[in-house]
This record gives sequence, structure tokens and C-alpha cells, in this order.
Amino acid sequence: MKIGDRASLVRHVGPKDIELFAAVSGDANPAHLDAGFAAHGPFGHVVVHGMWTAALISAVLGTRLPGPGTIYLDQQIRFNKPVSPGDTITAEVEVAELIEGKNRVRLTTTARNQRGEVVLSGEALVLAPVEQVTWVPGDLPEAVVLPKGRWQGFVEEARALPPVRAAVVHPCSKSAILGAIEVRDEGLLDPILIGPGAKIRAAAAEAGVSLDGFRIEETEHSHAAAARAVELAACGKVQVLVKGSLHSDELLAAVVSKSGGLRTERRISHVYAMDVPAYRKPVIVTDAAINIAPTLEHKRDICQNAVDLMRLLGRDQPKVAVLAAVETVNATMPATLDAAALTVMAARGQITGALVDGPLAFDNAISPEAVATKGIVSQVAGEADILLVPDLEAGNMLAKQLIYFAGATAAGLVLGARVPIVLTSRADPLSARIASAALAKLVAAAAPRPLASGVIDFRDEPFEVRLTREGKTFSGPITADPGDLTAVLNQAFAWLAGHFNLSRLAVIGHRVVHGGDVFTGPARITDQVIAQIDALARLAPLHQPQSLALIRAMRGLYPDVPQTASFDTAFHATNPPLIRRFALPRALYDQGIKRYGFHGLSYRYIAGQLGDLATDAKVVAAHLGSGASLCAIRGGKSIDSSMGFSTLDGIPMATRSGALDPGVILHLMGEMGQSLKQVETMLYRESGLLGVSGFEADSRELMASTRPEAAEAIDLFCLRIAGEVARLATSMGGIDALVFTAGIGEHQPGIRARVAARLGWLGAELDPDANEAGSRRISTAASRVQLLVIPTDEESIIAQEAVSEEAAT
Ligand SMILES: Nc1ncnc2c1ncn2[C@@H]1O[C@H](COP(=O)(O)OP(=O)(O)O)[C@@H](O)[C@H]1O
Ligand SMILES: CC(=O)OP(=O)(O)O
Ligand SMILES: [Mg+2]
Repeated sequence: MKIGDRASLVRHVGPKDIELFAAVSGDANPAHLDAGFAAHGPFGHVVVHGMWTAALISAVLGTRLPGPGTIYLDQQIRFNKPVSPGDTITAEVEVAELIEGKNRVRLTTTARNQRGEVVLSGEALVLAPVEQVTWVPGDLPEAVVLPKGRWQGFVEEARALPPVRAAVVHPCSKSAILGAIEVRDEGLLDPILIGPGAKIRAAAAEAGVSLDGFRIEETEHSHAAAARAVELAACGKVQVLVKGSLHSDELLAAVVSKSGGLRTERRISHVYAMDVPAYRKPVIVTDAAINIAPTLEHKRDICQNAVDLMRLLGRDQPKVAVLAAVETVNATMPATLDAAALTVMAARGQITGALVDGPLAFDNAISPEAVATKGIVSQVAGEADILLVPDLEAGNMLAKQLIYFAGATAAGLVLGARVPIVLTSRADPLSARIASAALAKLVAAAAPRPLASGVIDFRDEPFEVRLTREGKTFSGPITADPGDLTAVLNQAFAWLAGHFNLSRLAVIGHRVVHGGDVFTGPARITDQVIAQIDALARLAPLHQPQSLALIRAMRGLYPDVPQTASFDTAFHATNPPLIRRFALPRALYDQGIKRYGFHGLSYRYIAGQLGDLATDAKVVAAHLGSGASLCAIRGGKSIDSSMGFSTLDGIPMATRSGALDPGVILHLMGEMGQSLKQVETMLYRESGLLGVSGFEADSRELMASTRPEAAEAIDLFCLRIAGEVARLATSMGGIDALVFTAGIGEHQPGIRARVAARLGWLGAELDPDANEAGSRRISTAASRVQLLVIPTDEESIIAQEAVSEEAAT
């Protein structure tokens, strides 16, 4: 080696080298990595890390001059010009000084770009090997850049939404507590901790974290925690379930239990949202965790669950590859048969919103090159968004291989129940845990749920619109003339616009009491539908005109928003002809003079809340409000009810008579010369509790009163309810449960007790404490007939019907 000796090397630098250097050094400065950021920087574009160029100098020193064995002691560098991706850099060193006796060498160091411009200059001091070493380097490992973060956009999207309430079930380990804190601090979920408080606090102490700001719902053990979480989710108080330190099976059993209310007609399934570096887009693998050996029907649901998720994330027609070992149907390979069937099912609309194709071998599902080689013609092959695996074992191995061999991360989520369920554990990397919570949040945020409820009561002083939202009540004054419905609604909705974005109103649903024979389900409102509703007004004079006035006013205010009607009568369309018949001349039946039944929205809701009873249990539901009726329900269907042709029949009500000897009407209109109008007003407005007591229609006042007429009104009411229970039991051939609902049914234990007492002969036995407390079950364990209190929710049925009717048309 002598002064003036030189050596160099040449290297091209591309965008991948920048990523690689960032990954190796941890220098993720956006000046190097983010084009958008760098656009506003001094160079207007990303530049290569300075130390990448400097490393080339090190490479020349260590491999060429002085060569292998050189030890770097010192380096002065100046970065003269930026290096851009795409440049070709020549790094050169020249011996400037040999420091005798110490084997030290000083060299000038320079790097130039393809235009000969100096991008780096400086001086190095090295310890040179005593003798020149001849060293044949082995092959360097190949470095590949594996990009990550394909779900990152969704995580950001989820973060931007307001936190969603989540129940963390049994967080009694350090890791479960840390998980709850993590999803909260990441701005994703707002967790409620459910489980034994002492254990939860002990876990927090062990983790060294504070539980400040967390609500804890006490339950005795993990089983109860799962049940409680399911209950909170079923009534909409939480929108996501997160597994804590209990076994997944224990949580999922509660989720799918028939009584829990989270089960849907869909089977639950697991998706892995995978970030696979070697694949160019996000991909879902399903089902690798829940369904062990799914049948064709199960696979349909597994597929639809994953498709729904992809669609919710904005992927319009996701491509589903149904995996097998080959791409041809082979009678001895069952997975290929299922795959072919699923492909046809999608083509026939049994799976919707996706392009489904199979059987496809794995390579054909994800590699366009493999597809070209095989000559497969398919819109899905090579481009899969969803990999539907034949069974759990195949799925589990696929997902784990992607994770361990291909460097993938996998965010798990359980779908198909009313709320999404997060099952991640601390063993999953942070990015996967965050992505799971984020996806759960996006799913939950997209699910329909009540935002608020409002009321305009025309009897109110002062006249106002009241809104209840997340437990808080707001009110806005109404100054419009109460006689001008359009003006009242206009003002109320103008005020509501301050709370909600009403420009996104998709549909307006109405309750219509009488649908006659015309409507057996909800209907989209048109001029013709309005005329049909109007034609039935006479049969429900207290209700139908009001509904029509509302419909007309809302159409005037929102002419472009679809409106739907949900009918009280529709639920009873299943009543058998014998039940519907009056003992009148046959011809009248054909003219529509028959029993219809009402309060069907309430009964439909109640029928959906009976999951803890046997499927074929014989149930009588008593909807006791201002209007009141009873309904025999079996297998989710109406068998018979107390109201018939009009809303007058059955039991006495606040101001309506209930069933009456028709001779009375003949007498009133004949002998007594009363007009139709007089009789109608008397039967609808002056009878029932008001008529019998002579002073009051509200059951609360009557129960509080000491007047004998009040007691008689209540007694008659209860006697007739009990009598109707017995009649309906006869229609069903028995009774297993009696459900109380609506204003009186939910809030008047005294009336429930009187009815129960009259049904003692049937084996009904009230538990007085449970009755006073208004528990769901108010009968003793020994009672032959279960007595239940279930709050009704007619509005939720109207909303559901409106949304599904709007979607259908
Ligand atoms: N919180 C309450 N406590 C006691 N009774 C109630 C309560 N709320 C409603 N009621 C009773 O329920 C009846 C009205 O029932 P509701 O279902 O609210 O009426 P509507 O049929 O008009 O929708 C009234 O007789 C009232 O006395
Ligand atoms: C059908 C009927 O009587 O309805 P309401 O109870 O609302 O008066
Ligand atoms: Mg009502």
C-alpha cells in the first residue's frame, strides 16, 4: 500500500434500499420514506439516508482498500449533495498518509453520483491489517423488503371514530388488564370490565396499572361475566365483546346460547385479517379458529361473514377463493365438491356481494403467474381477497405458516353474532391486537343501533320536543300551532338537525295500526298505500287518522326520503282461518269481516325475546297499555289474539270497552236512538277503565284511589285479562308462560299480582318479591306457568322493518 493508491465500488440505489436501510437502522425519518412529507422539504422529494452512502465507504475500506480485516477508527464526512432514489453512486477511497509503526492509514473518501457530482466527501482513519488478507467472501444473505401495515388505513379510520363501548369479559390476569388499557389508550374502545372486582383489582395491581376511569361490573365468576357481557351487548349497552382471561369456548358458548340474544340466523365464524408481506393486498383467511369441520351450510355463513366484513371496509365485490388441493372437481376430494357448490351458490344469490370461485389450489388463488401457467380462466384466481379454507386444520396451518414462515401478522375477529368479538391474546403482536380492536370497532360502528329516542306529546305544557340520547334528555320548545302538524314537525326536525345529520336520513318508518287483509308485512309508502290505509280508518278511529296525518306531513317535509309503514295486524297473518272467523254468514268473511289482531309490533318484539324458553313453548303475551290486548305465541308466531276486527275487542282498556254483547249496540242504536258517532265515541273514548270508574282512565290513579268504583274498574280489568289468558291457552292447547308488557304490564306490580291470583287454578304462582322488583321472572320455581315481565320495544321493530324494507326496494 502506498500513498495515492485508490479503490472504489459502484452501487445503484432504489426505493427498496431506502426502506431496507430504514428497517436496519431504525431511521424512519419521513424525509426518506414519505413522498408526501418530503414534497414540502428542502429537496421536494425523498432522499437517500446519508449514512447509506457513508456505508459504501465502509464497504470499500473493508473489502478493497485496505481490505478484509480493516478496523474503522475515525471518519469525517460532509454530505455535499442529496442522493436520490435512482442514483448510481461510486464510492472511492485514496490513501493519503501511512502512519508508520502503528499500521494506521489515513484515506480521503469521496462518493459521486452518475453525473460525477460529489455527494459525500471526507477522511477516514483505519487500522489496516498487518499483511494483506486474501478472503473470498461467502454469499451474503438476500435481503428482501417485506412491507407491512396493509390494515393500517383501517386502523386510522377506526381511530377517527368516537370510541365504541366494549365489554372486556373477565379481565383477571395482568395481560387481560393491559389489553383493556391498550385498546382504550389507542383511542379505539371504551371498555367496561366485567368480572369479580377483587380479582380484577388484583390483576391491575400485579400489572402496576391504575383502573381509574374504568367501570367495573361485578360478577361472581367467569361464567357469569360472559353471561352479563352478552346481556349488555343484547340490550345495546356495549357494541363489542373482548375476551379477557377466560377460555374462548366459555365466552362463545354464552354468545351463541339461545337465550342470550346475540345469536343471529348466521353461524359465528372466525376471520384472520392478514398482512402478508409477500402478497400485494390485505387478505382474510377463514375459518381457522372456530368451525372445526364445517358443512356446506356452515361454509356459506363463514363465507358471507368474511364478505360482509370486506364490504364494510370498502371492498365492493371481494374475491373469494375457495381453497382445495386442486382446481378441478374431484369426487374423492370433498373440499372440491363444497367449493364447486359454493361457487354456484354465489352465482345463484345464496352468497351475496362477492365473486366466489373454487376449487382453487393455494397458488392459483394468489399468484397471477400460476394462473397464467395453468391457463385458469377466473375473475378470482390470482387475486383473492378472501381465502376460504376447507376446515379448521387446513386454515390453522395456513394462517400459522403465513405468520411464521412468511412474516405475516394476523388480526383475529369473530363475526356472525350481533356484536363482533375480539379474542386476541398477549401472544399476538401489538400490531395484530390493535388491528383486531380496530376492525371490531369498524364492524360495531357500522351495525344498526338506536341513537336516540324522541317524543312530542301534544298534552305537554310547555309544548316541546324531547330527546333522550345516551341517558341524557334534551328539549326544544315548539312555538308552532299544535293544530298545524306540518309546522310542528318542521320545527321539531329543525331542532333535531342540531343533534343529528338529518341530510343522511335514509328512511322514515311509521306505525300503522290496521293493515286489514292488504298488508301482511311492512310496506313502502306510495299514494296507493296511503289510500289503502285510509280505507281502513273506520276500523281504528283512534289511531289510523293520526298515522295518516303523520305520514302526509313527513312526506311533505321530506319528499325525497323513502317512508315505510309497519302494521300492528301483520304479525297475526299466521292466525289460522278458524281463529279469524266470526260466527256470521260466510259471505261477510270474504268481505274482510274477520278477526285481525293488533299490537303485532309489540308481540313480534316479545317473540324475539323468548330465547330462554323452549322453541315450541306456549306463550301468552299481555300487552297492557292504554290500548291492551293479549296474544298466543308459539314458535315465534301468533296463533290467536284478543283483539279482532277493530281495536275495541278483547279486554277493557283505558277508555275502550273491550268485547261486548253486540245486542248492546243494537239496543243503543235502536231503542235508544243513538247515532253511529255517539256509539263510536262511547265505545272508544268513554268506556273501559274510565267508564267503569267514572272518573279516570290511567291505571296509576285508579290503583292509588280509595274509591270503590276505582277498585271495581281494576278488578274487572284483571278478571277479563285472566279470562282471555285461559281462552288463548285453549287456542294453543296449553300455556307454559305468561308475559306482561307495555306501560301497565311493565310498571304495575299490583295489576300483575291480581291477574296471577286469578290464574292460580292454572298453577300460576307469583313470587311477590320478584314481582315488586320487576324482575324478568316473577313466578316461583314451582309455578307451573312461568310469569315473565319483558319490556316491549315497538319502535325498534318499526326501525328494523323500515331499514329492511328500504334495502329491499
Ligand atoms: N312508569 C309507570 N308506572 C306505572 N304505570 C305506568 C307507567 N308508565 C305507564 N304506566 C301505565 O301504562 C298505561 C299506558 O301504557 P303505554 O304502553 O305507555 O301506553 P300506550 O298504549 O299509549 O302506548 C297507563 O295506564 C299508565 O298508567
Ligand atoms: C292497537 C292499539 O290499541 O294501540 P295502542 O295500544 O297504542 O292504543
Ligand atoms: Mg301502545
